[in-house]
Amino acid sequence: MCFESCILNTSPPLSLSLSLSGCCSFDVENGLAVGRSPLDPQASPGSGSGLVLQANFPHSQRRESFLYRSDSDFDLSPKGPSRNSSTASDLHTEDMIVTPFAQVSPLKPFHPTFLEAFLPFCLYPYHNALLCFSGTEEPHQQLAIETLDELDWCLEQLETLKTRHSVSEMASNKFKRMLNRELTQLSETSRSGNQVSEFISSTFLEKQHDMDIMSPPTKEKDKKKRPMSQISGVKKATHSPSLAPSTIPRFGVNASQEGLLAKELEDINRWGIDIFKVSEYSGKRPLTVTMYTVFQERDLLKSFKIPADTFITFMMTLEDHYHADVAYHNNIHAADVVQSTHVLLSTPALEAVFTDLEILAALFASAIHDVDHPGVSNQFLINTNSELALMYNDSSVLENHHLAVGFKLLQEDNCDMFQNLSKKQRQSLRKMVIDMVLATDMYKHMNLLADLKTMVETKKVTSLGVLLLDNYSDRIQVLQNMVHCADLSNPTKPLELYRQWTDRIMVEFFTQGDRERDKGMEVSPMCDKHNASIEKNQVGFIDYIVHPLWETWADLVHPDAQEILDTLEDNREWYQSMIPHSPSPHPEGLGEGAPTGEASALGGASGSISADKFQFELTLEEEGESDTESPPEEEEGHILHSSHLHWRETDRVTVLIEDRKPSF
Ligand SMILES: Nc1ncnc2c1ncn2[C@@H]1O[C@H](COP(=O)(O)O)[C@@H](O)[C@H]1O
Ligand SMILES: [Mg+2]
Ligand SMILES: [Zn+2]
Ligand SMILES: [Zn+2]
Repeated sequence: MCFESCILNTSPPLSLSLSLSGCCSFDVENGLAVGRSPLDPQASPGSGSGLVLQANFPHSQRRESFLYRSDSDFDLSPKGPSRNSSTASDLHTEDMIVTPFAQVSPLKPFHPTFLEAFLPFCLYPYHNALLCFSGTEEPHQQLAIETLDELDWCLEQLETLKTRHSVSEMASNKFKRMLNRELTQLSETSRSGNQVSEFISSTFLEKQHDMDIMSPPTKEKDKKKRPMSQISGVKKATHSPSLAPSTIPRFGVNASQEGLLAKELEDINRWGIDIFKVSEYSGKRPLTVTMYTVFQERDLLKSFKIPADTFITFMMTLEDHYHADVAYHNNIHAADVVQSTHVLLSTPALEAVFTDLEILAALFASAIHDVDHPGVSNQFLINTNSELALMYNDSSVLENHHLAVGFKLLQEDNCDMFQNLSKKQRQSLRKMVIDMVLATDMYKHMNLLADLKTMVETKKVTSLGVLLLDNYSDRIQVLQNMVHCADLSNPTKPLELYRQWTDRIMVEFFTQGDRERDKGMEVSPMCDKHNASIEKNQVGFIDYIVHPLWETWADLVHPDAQEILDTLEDNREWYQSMIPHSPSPHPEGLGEGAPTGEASALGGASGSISADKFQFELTLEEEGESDTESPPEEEEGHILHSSHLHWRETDRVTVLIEDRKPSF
């Protein structure tokens, strides 16, 4: 049976479209896909003052992420396999709802309505009576009885669903389980597949707490040297606290190449501004000039009575607290996230949705979200018993630190850009900023995504056609996801920019890997410069993390983000095409048993380190500084003088990699 596209119109203020079919099997916490509700043609945003529960799922021609695959081990239907017996054509895969709450939540209010409207021969009061005739009934009666059973089952599930588990937990558990299954398969394909799988699960899935995991013994020198009485990393201010308002340059700083900078900043409202050029032309002040330009564009200095000199002093101080010697998590990344958030805030589907205070909070959160990042992961900080991990009890260590530093810097001389906000505004802004920056902890990725997906599948739109977000929880959820999307946006940018980000993150990962090796620790996934599958990792990163996230964001703001999805797909294809398919000569340096035909670190086994492949100059320096105390180690047939990888930004010139013979 298949009651397809049964459109129900309740009287205003609420209308809803509901598809029930024989193939409609309900997921509840275990997550069996059901038919998505088709758009109710009579429930257009303009048709009345009411809200529309809008199931708007536009991407039927687009390749869908793994979230739309079957969660097969958990595909439990209320009555066993017969409910799944419909043909593939009944499955409406393009209209699939995948989050448990969205699957059952719209049913409850419509149970009686459905019966009245569509089964007049089977009005609700006769339900029980009909059941008594189940041996002799006409086909339509049989149909009615089965349908009632289904509805009853759904309602039962709905009750338990609401009481036993939080909606968000159910969806995220389902997605985590599905991702785990994907990663298990990936890890079985090859050694590099295993490496990519390890990277994804160690970065984006919270570790299961395994009680017998031992942390490495604390070395004397690692031990806490001073009480944690203050926030570490806050340096003495280097900027004149008294920038005269009249002397503020056009972009807030004395730009080295103001004309060129002006040209670049014309793209401030566009996805894909060349933030590296903004950095270069501003004399390495991308964060300050980007924030200043965005704040002027949005008139935020006026709206919140922020003195321009205070704003600039704060921004330069903040920018100075990003580490210039960290390849990825530096001021350029912060500027990139600010500019990306700025563009996402202007998406038409969110027009006039957020208040100026929320916009201020989102931009400020983006600006501070990685400040004082040391270039190593939370797990590294935990494994090395760092002071930061002690301070924050191993949870969201870096994100807590970024927040603490960001807010602390407001207290420096002439840095309090929020001085003219009311107490209530300050409190509210602080709460939002904390919620947003903590949500940039990648361990929270699946929870965020699951909530966003549930929101999309139960999406409410106002009569004006924009999203209806009528409570703090929904509003902050969209803002958290927005900043998270901006943070994970480099694969959606023009390829030339994306490749630079990939190069940078790999340099940072390898630097961490070197430190881990030096300390005798296990090298983290994707951090071993001698054995990393860069291209394959980008494909995995897109397939399992970036695409599912952006696909969901694109559904939320449909059709605003279609171009972004197109670029993402193109970039994924590019990296896919860069994975070598035929066995290439054994990359020198990879020991026996090394995967053949796998891309290796620094583009090695891809067959070339092309002139523009790596845009840093990588040098290995002799020991003599900082924390590299271990003796020279024998590595891959040559001596590595226990050293660390240094990088220096260059003008996109050829890479110089000492200590590493080109592997082509
Ligand atoms: N292009 C990338 N390849 C691999 N991993 C990436 C890439 N871009 C970002 N990432 C990961 O995501 C987090 C982003 O969060 P932050 O707040 O910026 O740290 C980053 O650490 C990488 O693990
Ligand atoms: Mg971060
Ligand atoms: Zn970041
Ligand atoms: Zn070496």
